[in-house]
Amino acid sequence: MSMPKKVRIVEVGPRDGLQNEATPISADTKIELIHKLSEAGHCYIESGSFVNPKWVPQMAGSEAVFEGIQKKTGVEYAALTPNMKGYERALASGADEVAIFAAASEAFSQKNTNCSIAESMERFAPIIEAAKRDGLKVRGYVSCVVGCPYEGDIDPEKVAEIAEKLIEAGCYEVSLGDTIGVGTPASVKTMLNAVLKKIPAEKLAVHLHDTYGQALANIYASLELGIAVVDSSVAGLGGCPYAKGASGNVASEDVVYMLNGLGIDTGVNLDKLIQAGDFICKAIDRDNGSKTAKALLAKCEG
Ligand SMILES: CC(C)(COP(=O)([O-])OP(=O)([O-])OC[C@H]1O[C@@H](n2cnc3c(N)ncnc32)[C@H](O)[C@@H]1OP(=O)([O-])[O-])[C@@H](O)C(=O)NCCC(=O)NCCSC(=O)C[C@@](C)(O)CC(=O)[O-]
Repeated sequence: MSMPKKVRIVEVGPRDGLQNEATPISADTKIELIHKLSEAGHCYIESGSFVNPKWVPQMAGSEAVFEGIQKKTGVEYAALTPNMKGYERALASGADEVAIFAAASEAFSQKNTNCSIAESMERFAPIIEAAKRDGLKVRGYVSCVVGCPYEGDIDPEKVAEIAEKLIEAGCYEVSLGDTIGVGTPASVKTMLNAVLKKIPAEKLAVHLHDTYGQALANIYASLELGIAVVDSSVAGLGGCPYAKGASGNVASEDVVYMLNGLGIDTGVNLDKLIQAGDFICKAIDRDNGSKTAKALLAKCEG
């Protein structure tokens, strides 16, 4: 399998990156971040989530965020929707596409969505049906594809089974989430090889948290298996509220720097992306989690 020549980056910073921040962030700040990300060339921005606001208070204002976005042609502004209530909110707010999220671990499914894996699939069916009717695409997530904070190691066959169910249900793509970042190139490849027996690489994405510093190596391993969609978060923002200690997603700047070096096209301008990351880190008083951004910002200042 040859490395892809092009990679689509799914920017999850405004959603996955910010959902765990304890201090409320204004809709205006989130909107400005989204505008800067689109100016940097991102063509897919997960801009918020329509979940129970008691569970994730930081995402409570997602209506205001979607309503304030000045949409750029060619950019998909997506929202996470756990159930029909979330879907209706996303539709009313003008989201271009929705994402449903399942887990490969029963314990994580309960903690994250208050239901079993099978029940979560039942909840997704009407969302997919409604989205088809409304002309919205549906992306699927599987969390805990390598390890779970409650159950430990996860069987790759289980991941393949859940991912296949999401594709059969109507998702156009499934993003495989190493929620707690425990994977290494070996375990990620083992997991991907199990999934690839059931789903072609064109329908898969990787969503890798950098908790153990393995994310870039794991992305490289995924590229070697033909995966050409990578989720990442500007400035490495993030963590999952139901996965204690999970650090952010891999930083978008680090991914773009690596892909530029490999001669793989992303359509993203690294300098503008770094400015977007610097903006949000200053706005929420947070350390920048991208090594590339830190190095290049220091070079500019020096
Ligand atoms: C799934 C539920 C909703 C079940 O939550 P529940 O409490 O079991 O829901 P319920 O159906 O029993 O309803 C309880 C109340 O919540 C309301 N409610 C119910 N749904 C909604 C909604 N959509 N929007 C607004 N309100 C809602 C509902 O109307 C009701 O209100 P009340 O009658 O008490 O006034 C909840 O567990 C939930 O919101 N979970 C989401 C948690 C979350 O957002 N986690 C982070 C995202 S996943 C992630 O980060 C991983 C990922 C994707 O990035 C990949 C990776 O890294 O692995």
